[in-house]
Amino acid sequence: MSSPVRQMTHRRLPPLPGVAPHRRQMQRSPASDMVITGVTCNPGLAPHHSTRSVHSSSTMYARSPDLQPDTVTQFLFDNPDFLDTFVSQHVHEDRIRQWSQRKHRVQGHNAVTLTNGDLFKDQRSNWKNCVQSKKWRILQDLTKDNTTNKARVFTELAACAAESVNADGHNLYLVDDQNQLFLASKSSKNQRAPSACLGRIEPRTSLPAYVAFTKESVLTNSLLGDPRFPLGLGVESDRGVSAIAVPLLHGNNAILGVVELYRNYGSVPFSPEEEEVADMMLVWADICMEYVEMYNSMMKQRKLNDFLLAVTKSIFQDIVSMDTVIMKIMNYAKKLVIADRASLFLVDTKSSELYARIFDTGRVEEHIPQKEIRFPMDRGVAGHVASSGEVLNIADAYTDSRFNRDVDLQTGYRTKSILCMPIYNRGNIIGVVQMVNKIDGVFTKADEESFETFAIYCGLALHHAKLYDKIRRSEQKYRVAVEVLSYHSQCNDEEYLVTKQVPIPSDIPDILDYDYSPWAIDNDHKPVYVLYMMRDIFKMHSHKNKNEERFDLDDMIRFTLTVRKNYRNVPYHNWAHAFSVAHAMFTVIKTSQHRFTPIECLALYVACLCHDLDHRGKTNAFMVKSASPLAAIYSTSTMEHHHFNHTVTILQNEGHNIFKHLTSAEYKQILSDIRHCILATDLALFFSNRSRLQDIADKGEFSWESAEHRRLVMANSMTAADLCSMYKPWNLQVQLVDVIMEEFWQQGDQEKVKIGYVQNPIMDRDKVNELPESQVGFLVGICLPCYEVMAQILPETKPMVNGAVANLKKWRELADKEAREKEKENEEKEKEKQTDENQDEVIEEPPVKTENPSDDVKVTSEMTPSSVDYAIDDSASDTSFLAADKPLPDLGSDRTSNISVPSEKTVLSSKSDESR
Ligand SMILES: Nc1nc2c(ncn2[C@@H]2O[C@@H]3COP(=O)(O)O[C@H]3[C@H]2O)c(=O)[nH]1
Repeated sequence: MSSPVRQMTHRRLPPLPGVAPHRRQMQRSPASDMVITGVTCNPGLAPHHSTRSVHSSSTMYARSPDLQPDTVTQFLFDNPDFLDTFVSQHVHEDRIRQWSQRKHRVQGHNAVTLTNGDLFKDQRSNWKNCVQSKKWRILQDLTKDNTTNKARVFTELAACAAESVNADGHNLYLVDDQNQLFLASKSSKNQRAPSACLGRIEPRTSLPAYVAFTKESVLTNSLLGDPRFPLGLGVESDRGVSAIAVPLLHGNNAILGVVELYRNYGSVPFSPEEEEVADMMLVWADICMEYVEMYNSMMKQRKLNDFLLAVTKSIFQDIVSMDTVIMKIMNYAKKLVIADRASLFLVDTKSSELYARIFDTGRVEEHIPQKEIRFPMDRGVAGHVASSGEVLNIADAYTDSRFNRDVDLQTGYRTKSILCMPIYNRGNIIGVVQMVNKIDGVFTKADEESFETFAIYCGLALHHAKLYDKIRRSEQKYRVAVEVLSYHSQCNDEEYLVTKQVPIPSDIPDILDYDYSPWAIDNDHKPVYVLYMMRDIFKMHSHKNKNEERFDLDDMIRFTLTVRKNYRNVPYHNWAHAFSVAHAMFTVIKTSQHRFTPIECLALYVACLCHDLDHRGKTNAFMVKSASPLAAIYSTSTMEHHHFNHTVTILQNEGHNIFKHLTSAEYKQILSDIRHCILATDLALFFSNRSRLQDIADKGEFSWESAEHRRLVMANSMTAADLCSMYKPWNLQVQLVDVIMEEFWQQGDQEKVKIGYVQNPIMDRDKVNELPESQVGFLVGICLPCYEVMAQILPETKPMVNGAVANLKKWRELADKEAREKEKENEEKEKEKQTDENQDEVIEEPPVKTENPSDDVKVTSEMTPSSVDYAIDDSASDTSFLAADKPLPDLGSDRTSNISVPSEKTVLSSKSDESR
């Protein structure tokens, strides 16, 4: 089958009628001297054909003499489908693109005669074409990529700009680090670049240098004659005649480069509108680039943050030792800047040396502590950094005089690039981290920046590791101290054997009397009495069915003896006091049988025995005021918390766990009860407990079925037992008051020395006269309310009320006597004063200056030591029962007594012998 072209040659087609050639401007190309026009000047050609078409058609015509151009033209007009098919089948798409570009250009030339609106429509379509073009998409992809090379993006931008204004060629110049312009890309191979570098940015040289200098875009249509840039285009071009040059500016107005667009001879020169389009496009491109940069730097920062977070987590989550932290730092640092080796030297301030216990040999298995490397702080790059604090980024270590070659000589490793940074902690250089040999090239500014942030984390991590090492050391020291102390604070074998040989009596007469004097028992015998009572209480607890004895005598002996040993040698809060309180509780438990559960009985008794363990003879207020470490641990109920903790410590000693036969639930319960009971001995808590219990009792709502009620009774029982001396017969009471006053006064004496005054007047030995009045207050305000509510719930404890009432009566008598004496004294003083005034009426006495703040405090009945405690504690205290609505117990009419407290000093449980 013959081809359509061949068929076509056999048909003579008449020329198209009425198609006149349309003359347009014409220019001569100096390069080819070929006539090119916007449209054909050949009358034989159809409109819109250029002479280039004529030329090629003529060539075709020359090969086929029968075939006339107008015949072909006519044929094509008549058979447009043929043209379509031919083009799609036989013409390469590059050729089609060239046609299209040429056609655009022809239209662009025509635009000279068009209106502005038409022109912008036209430019817009160029712009649109450009945006839709492949190039623009490449540009988008480039800017999305955060590893974007700026030069590549600008190259694409320049190409886009060139396309949008139909430039014949374009060049991109960028500014280098030395602020010199260099050719980054060019569009035409015909150009000759004199050198890659154009030189300084200055006027009166080349067009791009001028634009870079002025930072203003330029449109010129007489490129060679312009005095502003006599050298013309930056790259020699023998054809460029019309040019637009647009600066590429950073947000801070710094020049980044210049895009140069030009048209050759024979092309229509650029118009101002086209300059505007190119300028506009590149301005937007600048902004876009800036955002891309911002985005990229944000992404970089984010990556760094993620990295640092991973470092922090890894380092801080498992600080095992300084060495592991250093190894982690080194590994992470290498990853961060992609270095081959890393080393971390610590500063030894004492010897002014740098040292490293871990050295990176490049082999993982050797990345462990080795023989320490040490050198003076003024040696090598690391030394320079450690002593100057300067960051060093050295591209070639062997050309740097500060570099110390010794290590390379020893190891055989060749150092090239070094990045070395100081590590600070609280403003002091504590070490130096050194990165050696960047895997790919040299360390960059970006490496320096991220490494600088990393170094801050290193400082923190090292500081923590150091602290951690210190803590671990002091923990070990603490363990040694505890070991030593626990040895000495536990009963020894000898003490144990002595006690074990003493038989536990089967019965102790009168032990359940409320008047019984536990102080009368010799201190050495007290442990056996404890064993007696404990065994009794444990028996209550034995499993009836299994008949299992849960009382372990050996543990019980050791526990009791160790408890005794852990009471201090203080006048009142000593072992004798603990024993008396335990005995008082035993009386309550036994006389009010079966009200408390066996576990509660055991808890109450053991709590009493331990309730003042390691008491220092000082109140909570004193502990807080004197900033004792205990007060720092427990801000409220300071001593009581300590007593409980000490109880648990003793129980945990080997051979001391008297509760070992209890089930775990019982064990948990008893420890919770003991804690509750010991804390309840803080009088600051007593007030609210007691008032709640009183309320329940008064309303007749008390129930042994209620766990809350039981706990309140247990708490109140603890205070009742703790204050047992207050219901003991008068002779015992005064002796015990004597002892407690001695302890108070010792505290007062210390306060006088330490703070210059006594916080609580009752602790001032100079105010002994106020004692009876204060005892009245203590009995009325605390003891009696406590015993009364006890008796309401457990009537068997009524003897406590009776004993306290009897003692109150005696104290009242003494207080009254004291008051009368004071009154008499005042009267005499008044008389003397009157006499003096009569003698010398004019002289006025100056007011007496008080010695300290407490002198101004009026001593009231509620000023007990405990009230001071709870005044400092912020726990709620209810002293309402001190008010007149509560009738005072009937004291009878006999108010006479000759007892004078100080003269009755028969110290029962005093000083050294009593504390044991
Ligand atoms: N005023 C006064 N206070 C006492 C007397 N006996 C005990 N106390 C206080 O009551 C407190 C009860 O708890 P603590 O044993 O800790 O300390 C006790 C003393 O502070 C006393 O006879 N007179």
